[in-house]
Amino acid sequence: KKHKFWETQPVGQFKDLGNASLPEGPIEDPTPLSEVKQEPYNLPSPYEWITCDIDSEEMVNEVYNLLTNNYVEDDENMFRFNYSKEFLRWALNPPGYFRNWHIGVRVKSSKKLVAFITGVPARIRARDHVVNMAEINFLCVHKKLRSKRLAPVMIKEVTRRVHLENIWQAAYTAGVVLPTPISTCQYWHRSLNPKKLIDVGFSRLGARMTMSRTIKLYKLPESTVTPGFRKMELHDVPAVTRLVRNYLSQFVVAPDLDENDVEHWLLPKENVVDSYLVESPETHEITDFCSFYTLPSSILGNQNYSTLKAAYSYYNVTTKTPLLQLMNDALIVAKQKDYDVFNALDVMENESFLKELKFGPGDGKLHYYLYNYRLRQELKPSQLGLVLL
Ligand SMILES: COc1cccc(CC(=N)NC(=O)c2cccnc2OC2CCNCC2)c1
Repeated sequence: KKHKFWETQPVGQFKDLGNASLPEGPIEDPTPLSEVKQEPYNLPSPYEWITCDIDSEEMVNEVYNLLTNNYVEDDENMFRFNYSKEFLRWALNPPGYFRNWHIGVRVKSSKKLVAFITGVPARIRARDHVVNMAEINFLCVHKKLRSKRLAPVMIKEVTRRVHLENIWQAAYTAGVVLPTPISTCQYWHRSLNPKKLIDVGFSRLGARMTMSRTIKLYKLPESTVTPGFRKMELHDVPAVTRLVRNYLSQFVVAPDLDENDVEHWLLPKENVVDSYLVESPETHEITDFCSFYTLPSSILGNQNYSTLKAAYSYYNVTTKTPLLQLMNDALIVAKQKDYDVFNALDVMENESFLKELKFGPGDGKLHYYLYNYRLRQELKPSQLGLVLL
């Protein structure tokens, strides 16, 4: 039976689709904290829960190795996400994080880490309600332990630990359709190193196209074109916060970022997140902002290459520079930094530049979900202002 687990959870159910009488907002009310299950859920006997202290070198190595060998692959099993250790520490330690929301499952006898799931706190606005939520990510079960029904109990356990912090909603994404997406987004790729992408099978040579013609098609200028384009620095946090908050207010669902959040999520961090802004040469006003995060993929089974260096479009804001021009500068910087491909979802205003900047559609969709929060109808990707890692 499909979705046996999800039909027991406070999420939009397929049978409720189109039922406009159901109110928008929380599906279930909070439970009194005293009534939240105090002890962890039971795991099958060979396994035990562990809290993963991602700041410990040994633990981040175990988490890194589990994900590197067992996390999400593309539909053709040619690539697997290869989050770096510094990326994981960044992604899991935002302001106000809870260490016990970084949950591992290990084998009692061997102490081997065999599964992982995480939550981080986030203030997310849905229309005009700012809600304290958990962003759930990195659900991973070792390949050898699939279909042992570990995922449902891991989801229940992270939900229980989130409830204990008096948080009752969550946001997550998945490549699969579950009850019920709040939006379904298409992903797009912009080749930066077409020769390597074709060699590893990520892209195919277009019909009636030669390799040299393809390399020429994707060629970019050596340097950015926007006057005043520069890396973001610590002293820019207040101005970037104003710019991003104002821009995100137009979307139905978006993070409610304050200066602490902006300092953590949007300040450049080597090999993790890159962010640039446009400071008007005349007025020194910060008028535009763009950012991308670094998520390489392991290339499974290619003689010449082992890693695909990929940039993922993060938050981009324009108030003066045309978005097309700003994103082209982002592509130029990514190429300068030797990325092979620049990925983007069709969220926010991304659709306005994807085709013109020579992005091609990916072969899959990314579905967005809210836990215990109903929206009156599914959102178009252009109504979504949330990018998860
Ligand atoms: C190229 O290597 C891949 C390795 C694993 C999976 C995929 C396809 C895929 N599933 N891509 C995405 O989910 C994706 C495509 C464009 C932008 N963001 C994305 O996902 C982000 C956000 C959700 N968590 C993973 C990273 C590609």
